[in-house]
Amino acid sequence: MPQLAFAQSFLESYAGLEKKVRTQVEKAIEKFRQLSIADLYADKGLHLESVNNARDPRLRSIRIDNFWRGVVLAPDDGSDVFLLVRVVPHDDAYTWAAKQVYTINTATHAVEVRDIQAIEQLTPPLEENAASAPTLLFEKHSDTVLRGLGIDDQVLRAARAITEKAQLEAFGNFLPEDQFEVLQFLAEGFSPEDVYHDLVTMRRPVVPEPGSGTLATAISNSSSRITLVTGADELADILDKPFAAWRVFLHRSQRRVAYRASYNGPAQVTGGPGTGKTVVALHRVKHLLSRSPDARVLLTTYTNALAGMLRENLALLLDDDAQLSRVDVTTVDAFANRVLREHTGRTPNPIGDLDERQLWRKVQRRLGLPWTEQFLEQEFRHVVLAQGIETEAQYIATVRRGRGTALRTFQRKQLWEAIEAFRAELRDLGKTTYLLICAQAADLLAANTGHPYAHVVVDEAQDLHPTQWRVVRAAVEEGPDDLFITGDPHQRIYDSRVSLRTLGISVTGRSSRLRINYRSTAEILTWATGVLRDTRVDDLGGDGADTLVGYRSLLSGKHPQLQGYDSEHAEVTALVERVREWLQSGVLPAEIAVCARFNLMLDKVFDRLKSVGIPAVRVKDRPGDGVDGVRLATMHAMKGLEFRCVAVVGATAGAVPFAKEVTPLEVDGQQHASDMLKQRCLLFVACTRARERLVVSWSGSGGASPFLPEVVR
Ligand SMILES: Nc1ncnc2c1ncn2[C@@H]1O[C@H](COP(=O)(O)OP(=O)(O)OP(=O)(O)O)[C@@H](O)[C@H]1O
Repeated sequence: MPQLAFAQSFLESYAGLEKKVRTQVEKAIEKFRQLSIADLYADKGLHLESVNNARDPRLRSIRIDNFWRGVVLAPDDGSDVFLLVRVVPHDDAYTWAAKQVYTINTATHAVEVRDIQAIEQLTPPLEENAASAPTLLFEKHSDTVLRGLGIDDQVLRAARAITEKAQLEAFGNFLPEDQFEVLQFLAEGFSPEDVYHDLVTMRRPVVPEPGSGTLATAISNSSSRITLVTGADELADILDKPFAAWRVFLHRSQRRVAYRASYNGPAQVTGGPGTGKTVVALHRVKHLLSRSPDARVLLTTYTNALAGMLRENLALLLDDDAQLSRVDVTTVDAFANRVLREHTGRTPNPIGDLDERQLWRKVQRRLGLPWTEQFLEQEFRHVVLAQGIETEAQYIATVRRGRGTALRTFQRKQLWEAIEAFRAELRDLGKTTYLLICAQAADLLAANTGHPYAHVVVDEAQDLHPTQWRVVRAAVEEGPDDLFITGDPHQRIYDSRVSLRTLGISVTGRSSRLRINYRSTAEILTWATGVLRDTRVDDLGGDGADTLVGYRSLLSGKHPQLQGYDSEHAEVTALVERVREWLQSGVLPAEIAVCARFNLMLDKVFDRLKSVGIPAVRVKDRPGDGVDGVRLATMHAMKGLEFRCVAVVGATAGAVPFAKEVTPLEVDGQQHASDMLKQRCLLFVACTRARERLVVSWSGSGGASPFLPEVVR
């Protein structure tokens, strides 16, 4: 019986197909798996035929339906593993197959593919240009060294004509995968020994298998790009969740940043929602663990829910318990809390945001201050804590970055009095705040020699406060691979403004951006990106602007649906109908999320769903994967999650932006602008959680949120 292996390129094309085409693909695969090799070639339905003009005679097409074809690499060496490489419209299948050649890498022994036509066409003009170039990119490496790293004759000739990194990048998509990666590492200045260790030794099977050299063995050596499916369950699982393929596969741009041998200091990866930043962070942890046998790693993020998800996913990615035991996955706050407990023997007792606001009110009233409690709290958070200010003199002298109201010296003295009063109140209550715990933990870590971790990986970095960054900075010694940071400034939904550089975290020259969204359809993505139109978003480091230019999805589907209703009752009735339709079309309850700005609205949705027998659970109760029920979440709780179908309800002008959370323009212009942006980002985060279907609704006379694109007002 023939075996079938799936290339990453197949899963990428399959994930973007419509349901009915996917069903046809599944049928074709099923048939393939049941036939003997002789029957396979004879079968009229599958129509396994060679491709006219193919440069690689092993490339065949199979019929999926009248329009779609699968492209298969068929063995011609007596082995029995067929490789399904993609599913494309029939014309594209033939044009594509006519240019591609599959080969086996001489160093990694893995299967690679190249666009031979492009390489042949591009090499001569490159050579012409190289003849007069002052330097060549790979001139310091001999042919022997390059060959030893798996570079073959054709790629060697092309490599010898490349003069700079940008040329290599432009050429990269045509080159065989492993060879391109070797060249990228060399171009970045890694030594051939490092490259051999990280790219060849790590991947190559230790003992060559009997019969090595066959396509079947090469396929089994290509686990970063090809998956070999043995059982029907495994197949169903992969076809059901092609997205879960990230556990095995990474896109080139992701692999390059996650498995780069080493960074000479803090590194940063940004990208819009769904570009795989979390996936990259997890793979980076895997890489760091495999590079050093006893290093401890901290994988950290903003909320407990996100830390929980990271923990679960890391366990799926690492199949080695010993490695897993060297990683702590926790929020920065929880880590800071632990540091305090370990160093002082006392367990800190923090108060929540509401209690903190009340305490500020008390101080404001007692001292008869002319500022609101909100202003006092923000001053403490954005100036005093953010800058680590400890004395009145420092506060009087400081530049209050990000604050839009000027304060004279006598006012600063008044404010300092309020800050001391606030601290005294906390002391009397035997309480503290989360940020004060972080400030103390950072001081303790900085004062002690020895650092708890060799590497720290931070996910969802955009929301960390400068005080939390101080903890992160102090947890690891400055040096190569100290910090690996992933985040998206467009998803900043908490009020944190940071200049990483001033906190001793410089990512200059070690920053990359991911551009392909693997989660949402292009229709959802384009529409959701409109929520942030005409805004300027500070980059992660806080010293420039970030952009979503080039951000795109490879998937396509239905346009988001936008609908206003006369009453909330009518809106919720329509929502229940919509959820019912999704369920009837085969979507599972746990694959659907209903999201609102406030819990009050979610309570109403919960009751109505329950009354018609549709199970529902609240995300804040952290239901596990196995728990049935439509997920209900506030916009804040949607961060980091994803669902096949998302309904955003109550998107009214009064809820987004929510006036109570926006500082009035006349009180502080800068804070007003920053609060408004935060409200936009919140809506953006909620809408970008949807993979296939997104509906956004509102009701009442106030109308739709002004941030919603394409709504006729
Ligand atoms: N190389 C890949 N191949 C297939 N699927 C992928 C790949 N990389 C990521 N994905 C999938 O894309 C989705 C988004 O990934 P992930 O959550 O890591 O993105 P993110 O950038 O962290 O998103 P966000 O910022 O919105 O939280 C997940 O379902 C993930 O499994």
